[in-house]
Formats: sequence, C-alpha cells, structure tokens
Amino acid sequence: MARATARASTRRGAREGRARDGEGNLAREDYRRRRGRGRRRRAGTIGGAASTEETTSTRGRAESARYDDAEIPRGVGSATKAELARWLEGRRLPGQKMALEVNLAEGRGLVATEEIKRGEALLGVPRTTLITVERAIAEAKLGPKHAELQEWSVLATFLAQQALALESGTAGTFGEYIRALPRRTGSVLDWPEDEVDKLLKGSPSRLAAAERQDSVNAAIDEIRSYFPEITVGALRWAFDILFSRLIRLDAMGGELALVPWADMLNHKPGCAAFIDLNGDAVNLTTDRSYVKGEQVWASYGQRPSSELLISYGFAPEVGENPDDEYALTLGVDVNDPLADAKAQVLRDMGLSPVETFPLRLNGYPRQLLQYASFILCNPEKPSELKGLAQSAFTGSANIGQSIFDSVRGLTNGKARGKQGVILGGVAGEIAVREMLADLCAEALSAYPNTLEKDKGLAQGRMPDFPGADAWTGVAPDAIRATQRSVSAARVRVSERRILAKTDSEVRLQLRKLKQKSLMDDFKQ
Ligand SMILES: C[S@@+](CC[C@H](N)C(=O)[O-])C[C@H]1O[C@@H](n2cnc3c(N)ncnc32)[C@H](O)[C@@H]1O
Repeated sequence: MARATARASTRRGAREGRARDGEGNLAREDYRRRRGRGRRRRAGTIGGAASTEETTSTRGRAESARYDDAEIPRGVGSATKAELARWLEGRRLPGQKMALEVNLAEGRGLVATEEIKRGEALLGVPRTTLITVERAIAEAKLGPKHAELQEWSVLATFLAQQALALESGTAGTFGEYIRALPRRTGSVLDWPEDEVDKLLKGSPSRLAAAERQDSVNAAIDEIRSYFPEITVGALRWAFDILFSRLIRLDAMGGELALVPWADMLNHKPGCAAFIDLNGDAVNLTTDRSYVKGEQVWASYGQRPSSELLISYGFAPEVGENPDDEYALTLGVDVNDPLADAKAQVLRDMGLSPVETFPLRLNGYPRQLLQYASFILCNPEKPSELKGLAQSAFTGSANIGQSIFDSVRGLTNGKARGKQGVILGGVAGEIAVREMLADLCAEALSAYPNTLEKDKGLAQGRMPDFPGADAWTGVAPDAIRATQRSVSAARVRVSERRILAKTDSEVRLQLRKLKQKSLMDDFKQ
C-alpha cells in the first residue's frame, strides 16, 4: 500500500558543537565546550522548517481533522458481504483460493480455502476493475478542474463524490465497492488532537502526524475551492481510505490505484508478498505456502511501525517488525557563523541543511556520521567548505558529475564503502559520535513515561473487534481509545529500544576511539 507524505522527523536540526583541530577540521574539545548550550536551546533549523513544538501546537488545525460518524456519507459501510461478492463476480473476478473473513484480529481479511503454494499468483483482479486517476476522472465527470488536482486529490474527490451519490442512488460503476468500504480505519487522521499530542509525545511520528493532518486539510481546502458541494467529512473519510488502501503498482510505472478485493489483504511485518499488475490482472505472488484456514498476508512495504500507525492505524507488537527505525534528524546549527555557507554548499550538492537518517536495531548508516562531520566542521575560510563537503560525501575533492550520484544516495544509506569520509581524523570520529550519543540521550529523555510504564502499555491486550464493527470499522470510543493507546505504546517502545541500542553502541565506539587517541598521543 502506498503513502503520500514525508517521513517522520524530529527537526532536531540545530546542534551546538562546531569543532576544530590543528588541521582545520574537527576537534572534540570545542564540541564539548559548546554542547551544554546546545542542550538547552532546541530545534532551530536553517531552511524555515517549523519546530515540532510550533507545528503541533497549532491548535484547531488538528482538531478539525477529527470527524463524526454523521459526517461520513451514510451509504458507506452499508453493503453486505454477499452484495460485495456479487459485485466482484460481475466484475469477472476469477475463481479464488481465498475467502473473505470478517472477524479477524485485523478486521476483515482473506483466508485460504485450500492449500496455496509458495510463488503462486492469487487474486487475478481484472485491470478494468482498478480505480486509477484516469478512471476516476472519467467516472466522476467533474470537468477539467478535476484533472488539474494532484493525483491523491483526484482520487479522494472521486471517492467522496461517489460516496455522497450513494444517498441519491446515482453512484456509478464503483458504487457497490464504495458501499463496502469501512467507515473508519483508525488512522491518525481520525485521532482526537489531544491524543495525537499525548500518545506520540517524544516520538518523531508526532510531527509526521501533524504534517499528515495539515497536508490533508490543505488538500481538502483546495478541492472544495473547486467543488464546494463535496463535504469536508466525505473528503476526510476519502483521504483516510486512500492512506490505508491505495496500492502503488510498479508494473504500471508506479501508478496509484484502489484495487477492490486486493485491498482486503492485511499486512504482515517481514512479509515479501507483493501486489502488482501482471498482464491484464492484479495479482499477489505469495512468499510462502498456506494451508486451508490460514490468513493470507501481503506486504504494504518495508515500513517502520510509526508509519504503519500513522497511515493504517495499527502497530505490530514490539520486536515483530524487522523494518522498525527511529528517524533521526540533524542539521546545520543556525548560530554557526558559517551556517549560510554550509547550507548553500549542501544544497549545491543536492542535500538539505536538515536531513533525516534511519537508526535501526542493527545499526545506522555511516553517511549519518559523514553528514554530521560536515555540519560540525570549522574551516579557516568559507571557501574551504566545498572541498570539505566533497571529501565528506564522496571521498574525493574533485568536482565531477559522479559526485551527484553518490550524494543522492547519502541520506538513505545507499552510498557505501569508500564514498565519503568522516572529516577530522580520529578527533572528528570522536566528535560526531559524541554528537550522536547526545542526540540519542536527548531523544530518550523526550518520552514522558518511564520505559517500564510504556512496556506495560505496549503489552496491553488489543480489544476484540465485535461482529458487525469489523465490517464498517466502527467501534465504541473506549475500544478505539485502547487500540490507539496500545499501538502508540508499541511505537514508543520500539523507538526507545533502537535509541538505547544506538546509544550504547556509540558509547562503546567512543571508548575505543578515545583509547586509540590516547595511544596515538603517547606514541608521539
Ligand atoms: C488494506 S486494508 C485491509 C483490510 C481491512 N482489514 C478491512 O477490514 O477492510 C488496511 C487496514 O487493515 C488493517 N490491518 C492491516 N494489517 C493489519 C495488521 N497486521 N494488524 C492490524 N490491523 C491491520 C488496518 O486497519 C488497515 O488500515
């Protein structure tokens, strides 16, 4: 399943600690001297990015992203299982080895009705049954303004318009499918604002959630400027559906589509079974075998639990998701006298003065340290920055076209091996790790609960989804609140584990580096 917005980030951009050694790069002494100040003054960044505090305290914005059931078009969720099955038969869905189950822990899902082999192609949803941007424009008949919108907005407008048309019985080809969509998904768009703040406090996902709500609000405003008759509630519901069900089809050049029936598959962390177009049908190619009665799983992509929570409204149990990560953001210090020059050099290299790097249980990209060494460096003259950046990011001070290829891969950890160095020798290696250890300690202290309390909450039992609710997604407030609380605690604990592991590894590396530094001094 696809997603639209940016990765979670803390915007912990500005760090104190420019440092310098005799050779003009980094030295840990300067960094130590300055870092006390850095701890107190948080989150200023170059580039105009709002701080976490600013973004999430914009009261009223997130509040308006919650919607009452009465705002969701009445026909949504009203189709029975038999009606959906009849509609799918009419769309020429071939015979299936899976059946739709309603009362699973994940709500609805597809369960094997006979043995299924590894590598088998399931589903077979005909291409003519996909809701793509092109199809939405053709079906909605909203005129040229519809085609001018961004692709997510085109699809949301179509869904909302068709859902509203259910009441007058004028919905088109996909009316029955829309009647079978859930009314609620539990995604962050549906969370009360105070819960977003409370449950995600300390986590980079708090900012991501606020950004998601803001971007949806802005898109709704734009859509309604063209189509005021489409209600805010219908559009909120439509975006919620898109975030939890839209699929990016690689074989169609990455086109986004709603794929009826395929969108009944639930996600399993670590699963490598993907949904894609194959010839004239959309298939799921299984990555394992199934016996009759087992739920069949798909991959929504390699997503950390925070992203699953924000887009899909659930988080796997702690330790279950191999794709978990903590999104660490760092950037040029706004008080650095060379701040503007560094920002410019970074931009010239296709990087940003604020970058986010993934920390994982099994490590972090070395490029994080290279980037950190550049933002900490303190050359005699600003003109040296370009050469330092080239050394840090490409390992070469020569300018050439290849520089851009290696730099582009930097923040996602793709640039490897000899491409780039940590500036400043051993002193630089120490300074960047001290900075990273500080960032980890600071991030750990931002979570309000004790770890024990969060672990207890994360182990809480997910409430059952009683009968009819699993079809529509509607559940009593208390059940929803418990689901949110347990899922958010799982995210917090997963992130804290990663931060604690990174912190202890970095401190171990620091001890070794300091020993080496002492030995080197002794030898001289
Ligand atoms: C594409 S739909 C899958 C079908 C969905 N269960 C339904 O009832 O329509 C995605 C939604 O399924 C649920 N879901 C998928 N995988 C899940 C999982 N591993 N645990 C809990 N809920 C899951 C989430 O509510 C998510 O927003």
